[in-house]
Amino acid sequence: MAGVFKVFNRSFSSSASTMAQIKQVTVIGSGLMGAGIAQVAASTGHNVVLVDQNQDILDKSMGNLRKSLQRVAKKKYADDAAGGENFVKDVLGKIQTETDSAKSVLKADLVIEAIVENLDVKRKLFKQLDQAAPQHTIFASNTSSLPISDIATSTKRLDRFGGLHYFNPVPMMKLVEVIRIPDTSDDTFKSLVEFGKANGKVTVECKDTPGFIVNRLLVPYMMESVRLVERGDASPRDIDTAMKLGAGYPMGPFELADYVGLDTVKFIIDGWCEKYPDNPLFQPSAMVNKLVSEGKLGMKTGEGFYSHKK
Ligand SMILES: CCCCCCCC(=O)CC(=O)SCCNC(=O)CCNC(=O)[C@H](O)C(C)(C)COP(=O)(O)OP(=O)(O)OC[C@H]1O[C@@H](n2cnc3c(N)ncnc32)[C@H](O)[C@@H]1OP(=O)(O)O
Ligand SMILES: NC(=O)C1=CN([C@@H]2O[C@H](COP(=O)(O)OP(=O)(O)OC[C@H]3O[C@@H](n4cnc5c(N)ncnc54)[C@H](O)[C@@H]3O)[C@@H](O)[C@H]2O)C=CC1
Repeated sequence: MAGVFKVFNRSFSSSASTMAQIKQVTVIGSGLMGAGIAQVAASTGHNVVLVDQNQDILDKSMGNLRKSLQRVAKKKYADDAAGGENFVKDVLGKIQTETDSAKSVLKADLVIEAIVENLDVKRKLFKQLDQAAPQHTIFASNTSSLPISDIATSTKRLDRFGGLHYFNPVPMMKLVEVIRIPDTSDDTFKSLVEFGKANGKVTVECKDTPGFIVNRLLVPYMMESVRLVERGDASPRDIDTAMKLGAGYPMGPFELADYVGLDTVKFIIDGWCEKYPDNPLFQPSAMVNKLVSEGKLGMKTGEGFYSHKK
């Protein structure tokens, strides 16, 4: 097939490329991240199918997504309430919900997985999706800490597999890390970068290494903050104040841990410790383990390092 076709705002020669335009996106997992990714993808003109385990979860997620969209609309259409309402309506109209993940990918150009941070569960899902999705469909994981290769090998489309790592809250955070594994084709990689840009984000590239760029720095920083508290050197409140006022961070490490979820923090550190037991930066913390065992996961459960009960 010769000629030139348009992919987003750039042209690629079709003789050298099999890149296709990404219009239909399936997002699997409608939690904190999946709902945000669905919101951003739909806000930037993509048709989205949002998937979760049951309709109750999806209904709750769509409620949160609507609230988040209304916050965006309030800013974007500050002097135009009707325009804001139309914007919310239009974006919601681009999102369908689905509980059958195999069915959800039948028309997908791109599948973004944002389910629980557990390798076996992610592999099981992708193996099933690989059989259901069309040949051209690109698969991506939003994992925070798992090797993309370990997830991708559950499929037979290693050349059409990569990492797309968004940040929380997705509508506000401007970065997407794009990760390629050795088998990721150039076309797949370019499509993922272009999709990130089409979402209005800045993209950075990183190899498939633990935590990619941001989490490789953020997680050890978080764990060192906990160790300061465990040694009795400073309180969470003072550490948060110090990092906000002394280092210019928008949130301190304990506020941020409560924001992303202590279960996610624990999943990451336990996984890295198992894989790299000799790295002192990757050691678990008794304090985090205790909070998680008590169900104190941060903002999503109303309590973590801080109480968030209203
Ligand atoms: C612990 C390490 C372990 C890592 C674990 C792995 C996690 C990962 O894999 C990768 C990650 O995501 S790491 C987390 C990255 N995120 C951050 O660092 C967030 C830091 N916080 C911020 O940037 C701002 O506080 C933030 C933008 C959140 C809020 O801004 P402000 O501080 O100015 O506070 P607000 O006054 O509440 O918000 C201002 C306006 O922002 C808009 N907004 C906020 N949240 C929104 C949301 N969810 N949806 C839509 N709009 C939103 C909104 O316009 C708001 O204004 P109002 O609506 O008037 O309140
Ligand atoms: N929380 C954060 O700040 C960030 C998390 N991530 C990563 O994104 C992924 C999702 O994290 P969160 O959104 O925080 O988790 P979450 O716990 O808020 O949401 C996960 C959702 O996936 C659903 N789910 C689980 N198994 C499923 C399956 N087999 N099929 C369909 N849905 C399923 C759950 O019901 C839940 O609604 C994880 O890999 C996490 O490491 C990445 C960036 C930031």
